[in-house]
Amino acid sequence: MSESPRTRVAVLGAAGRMGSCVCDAVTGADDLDLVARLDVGDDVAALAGRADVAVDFTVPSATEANVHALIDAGVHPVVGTTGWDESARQRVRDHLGEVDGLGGLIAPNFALSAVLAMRFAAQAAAYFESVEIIELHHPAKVDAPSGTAVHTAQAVARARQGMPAAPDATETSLEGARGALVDGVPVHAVRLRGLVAHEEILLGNPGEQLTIRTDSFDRSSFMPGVLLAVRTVRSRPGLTVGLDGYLDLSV
Ligand SMILES: NC(=O)C1=CN([C@@H]2O[C@H](COP(=O)(O)OP(=O)(O)OC[C@H]3O[C@@H](n4cnc5c(N)ncnc54)[C@H](OP(=O)(O)O)[C@@H]3O)[C@@H](O)[C@H]2O)C=CC1
Ligand SMILES: O=C(O)C1=N[C@H](C(=O)O)C[C@H](O)C1
Repeated sequence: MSESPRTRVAVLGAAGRMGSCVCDAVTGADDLDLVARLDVGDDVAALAGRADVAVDFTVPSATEANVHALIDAGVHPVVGTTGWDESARQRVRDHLGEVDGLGGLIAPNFALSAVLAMRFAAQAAAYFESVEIIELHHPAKVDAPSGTAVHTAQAVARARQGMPAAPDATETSLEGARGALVDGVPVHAVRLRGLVAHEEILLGNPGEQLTIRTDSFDRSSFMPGVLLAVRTVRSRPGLTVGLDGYLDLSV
């Protein structure tokens, strides 16, 4: 069966902060049709034959089951929900591999500034003795550290393989004072009324510091990336992790 030139889009978590913005963004796009708004208790299997792509902004405890149900329904998943680890991603990779031509994206952050910040941090990480990450979010966020901070720390750690550990003379500290270690990289999480989504990567050398900072002041910052993913996922079979997989960031 040939694919429709228009893309039929379902949104999971449609009543949430992100899901409602995605519904508006899809409704406002000329080439996309919003065909379903799903929330807790709605049947993902019913999307079979009705939706081409489904965008999941739900909760970490629900997202993996949603994605497997979408794959079973032949719907391409675009996932912004956080909480994924490598074994969960591998299960999705394996499942997608069983369905010819089906693609999926799991992206911890759809804001271009955040995607670039993660890339720049990975590029810079091997050139500095010290690296620490501070993520700052609205207080309604249920997970810490943020998915973006975990993804950033993992990329930084990969880039620093074989390097000496960052200097740190701490002998005694209150639990949590030095943050959480993600692959050896300290990550500090702030929850503050008034914030949306922010991250700083601090890189230090003797006598100098590089600070890479991304600020999402509004959830509109995520929408161009979400729409790009919705328009791209059907042409990229298998699992892609990170929106940078759909961008050409080479210079
Ligand atoms: N990748 C990115 O760029 C971004 C990712 N995020 C991530 O997206 C996720 C959602 O964030 P946010 O919108 O702020 O959270 P919200 O809590 O505002 O929204 C989540 C929504 O999902 C619903 N929900 C819960 N379980 C299910 C389920 N099984 N099926 C369908 N819907 C369900 C919730 O319903 P109810 O309230 O009734 O439980 C709620 O409406 C988080 O993991 C967050 O970290 C956020 C911003 C950007
Ligand atoms: O919950 C949020 O708001 C956000 N979640 C994502 C994360 O955990 O990284 C993306 C962004 O930071 C906003």
